This record gives sequence, C-alpha cells and structure tokens, in this order.
Amino acid sequence: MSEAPERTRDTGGDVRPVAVLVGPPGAGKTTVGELLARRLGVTLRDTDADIEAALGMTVADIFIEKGEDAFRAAERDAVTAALAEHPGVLALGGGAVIDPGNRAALAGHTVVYLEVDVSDAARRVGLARDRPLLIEAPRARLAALLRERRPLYDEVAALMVNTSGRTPEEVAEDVLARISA
Ligand SMILES: Nc1ncnc2c1ncn2[C@@H]1O[C@H](COP(=O)(O)OP(=O)(O)O)[C@@H](O)[C@H]1O
Ligand SMILES: O=C(O)C1=C[C@@H](OP(=O)(O)O)[C@@H](O)[C@H](O)C1
Ligand SMILES: [Mg+2]
Repeated sequence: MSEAPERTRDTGGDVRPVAVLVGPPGAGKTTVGELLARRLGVTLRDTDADIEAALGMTVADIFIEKGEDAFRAAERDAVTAALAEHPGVLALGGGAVIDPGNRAALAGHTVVYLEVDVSDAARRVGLARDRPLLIEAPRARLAALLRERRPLYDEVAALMVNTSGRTPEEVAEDVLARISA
C-alpha cells in the first residue's frame, strides 16, 4: 500500500502545522520559519501576511487606521484558520498569545517558543517602522513585552529554542532536530 500523503501522516486525517513558531518580535519567527519550511519541503504560513491579505493593508496601517483591537480580531481569525488548514510551518505574530482563545487553540500543537534576549531583539528589529508597537522607545517596549509575555509563551510552548547569538540557520537546525526527536 502506498504511504499516506504527508499532510495526513500521524494525525488521523487532521490537517495541522508541522510546527508553530511563537515568541517576541525579533525572535526570528518569520525568518527561521522560512528556513525550517525549506528544510522540511513544506511551505511557511505567517499570520501577519494572512491578516495583511485579508484586510488589504499593511500591519502598520491596520494599527494606525483601525486600531490594535481590530488587528487582534483579524489575528484571531487568522490563527484559527491557519491552525485548521495549514500542514506546513506556521509563524504567528508576537502578540498572538495574548488572546486566551488563541492560547487554548494552540494546545496539542507542536508549538516552538523562539526565545531572544532584549539586546538581540532590539538589534534585530532595529529602526524598522513596520512594527507599530515598537516605534516609540523600542528597547524599553521590547523589554516590557518580553517580561509580560514570557509566561504566555511558556504556557503554550512544547519546546523552547534560544536564538540569542545564533544565526537563523543554526536556530532552524536546532528546531528541526528538536521536532524530529
Ligand atoms: N538568529 C538571528 N540572528 C540575526 N538576525 C536575525 C535572526 N533571526 C532573525 N533575524 C533578523 O531579525 C529581523 C526580524 O526577524 P523576523 O524573522 O521578522 O522576526 P519575527 O518574525 O520573530 O518578528 C530580520 O531582519 C531578520 O533578518
Ligand atoms: O508583538 C506584537 O504584538 C506584534 C508582532 C508583529 O509580528 P512579529 O512578532 O512577527 O514581529 C505583528 O504581529 C504586530 O506588529 C504586533
Ligand atoms: Mg514575523
């Protein structure tokens, strides 16, 4: 008998992501997600891109024109849909874990928390203007985000991978080894 297609292997027919990446802005979810997906021969889905496609606006413009609550509502829909539909690697936005419903929906998934320290996160996000929460006092905001959200990332994570001082390639290799173990 031929092997079952990859998307249904070990899941009783359910479609579920092979890995879901969570962590603060600058942890490298999008970058590592792309590398990991390539190594696994699957695609990356990123909820920020899904939200931008759904609303036809950039994340920054959604925050400015519609407000954070509207962004979080769209994010809830994007997380729910992606968890149910996407068989590859899924990268969430850093704030997706704030919503209790999203945290509950992540139960049972292979959720990987990409950890990063404040210095590395600040260096990585730099002066980019595409993260509306980090436009003012980015280092202080990042420090607060990391402190406030760490328990939430811990709550949903099945695995933790440190990214500080490591290249995206090294992180992707580590994630691959850990999810394959
Ligand atoms: N391990 C890493 N080392 C150095 N730079 C990184 C690393 N991971 C990501 N970056 C860089 O940091 C920035 C933010 O990465 P990104 O993948 O968008 O993070 P996230 O999606 O977690 O916010 C990008 O410019 C990316 O190239
Ligand atoms: O941490 C947050 O609240 C956010 C993180 C961003 O995604 P990344 O974590 O991929 O930068 C994006 O969803 C939005 O700017 C809000
Ligand atoms: Mg991202």
